[in-house]
Amino acid sequence: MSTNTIIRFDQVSKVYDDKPVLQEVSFELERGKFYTLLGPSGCGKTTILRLIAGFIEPSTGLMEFNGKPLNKIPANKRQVNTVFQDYALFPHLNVFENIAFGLRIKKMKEAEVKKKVNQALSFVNLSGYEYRSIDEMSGGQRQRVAIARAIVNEPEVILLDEPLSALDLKLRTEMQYELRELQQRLGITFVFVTHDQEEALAMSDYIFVLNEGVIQQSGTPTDIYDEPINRFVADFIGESNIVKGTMVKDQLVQFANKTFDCVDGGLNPNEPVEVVIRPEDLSLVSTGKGKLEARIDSQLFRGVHYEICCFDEQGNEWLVHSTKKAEVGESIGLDFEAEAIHIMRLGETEEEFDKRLESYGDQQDA
Ligand SMILES: Nc1ncnc2c1ncn2[C@@H]1O[C@H](COP(=O)(O)OP(=O)(O)OP(=O)(O)O)[C@@H](O)[C@H]1O
Repeated sequence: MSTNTIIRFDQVSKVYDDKPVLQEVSFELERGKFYTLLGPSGCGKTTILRLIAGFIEPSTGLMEFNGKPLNKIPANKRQVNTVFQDYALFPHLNVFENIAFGLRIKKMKEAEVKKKVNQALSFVNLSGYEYRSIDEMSGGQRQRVAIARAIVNEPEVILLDEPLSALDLKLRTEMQYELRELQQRLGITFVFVTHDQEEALAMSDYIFVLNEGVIQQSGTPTDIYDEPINRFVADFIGESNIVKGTMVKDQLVQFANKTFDCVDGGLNPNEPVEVVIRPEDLSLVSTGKGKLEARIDSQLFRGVHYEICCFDEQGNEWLVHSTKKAEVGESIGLDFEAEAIHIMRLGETEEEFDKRLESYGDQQDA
């Protein structure tokens, strides 16, 4: 365990009425980082937050906070504060009293309460709003009050459960910047829950992708985007072209009835695989000039690019992001680099994937 580890889960499971909702989840969270739990509805994201906060107990497994078993620390003594999706503000209290609530429970002296609330308000750019009622605050301002209420207690970890989901797209993007910047200024650990992959990629130092109570993959946003380990992650994070193929040998893969150089290895000769190429890694060229021949089926203008759908001669569908317009029905060539081809071994776990990458990398270096 690194000395910087603040929270550790070791094979933590949670079962409700015989239904496993978290299955042997293990991770370590470091101090001062922005972590995101990303996954579809019902995958267990909130369950992880509730376990950390102490609202529920695990069925099996070990949880530690600063190296101490978490179950020995009562919920109200944990150095953790939660920002809920609906903010859970008290409508009958003004902004100041909402933020001061936790401090008053601790029976802090009035002068100290004032100092801390004002500091928290200034952190979230709401100085001057202390005596407003909650009803007079906009969605984005309420969001900031909820964050101020969490930071005023100076927790070591803040848990945020889909805190931006009630905001419209523009405000949501603004708050993404604000939250990320606030986390960096405060230097405390944030554990942020979302089902929005773009939000996760934009904000996090590190992402855990969950599905059906299992961590599918964890890593930095670029790790996960560039090297998805399975179809679920590749589909969930960004748009992907996924086709069936065969790994002929290291750095040589066959798909769409052709053989291509690639950079992956460490698989068995002639092993069936799935091949991922991101739409932005494909380019449209003149027919005969690319690696695959295809015909344009449809296109949509998306503002920054055209999203073009085409089919190769084997009937595989390819989505291409292109700044150039194409003609529906036109024959074109599809081109891509060896580095754009990502190989996914069928049924490979994250642990197996990491081991393979490590031993293949060592072989390459030798
Ligand atoms: N108290 C409970 N009793 C029974 N089942 C529960 C309970 N709480 C959660 N679950 C189930 O556990 C699973 C995981 O729930 P959780 O709230 O962690 O998902 P989530 O990923 O946060 O989803 P969402 O994005 O919809 O909030 C779901 O199938 C949910 O129905």
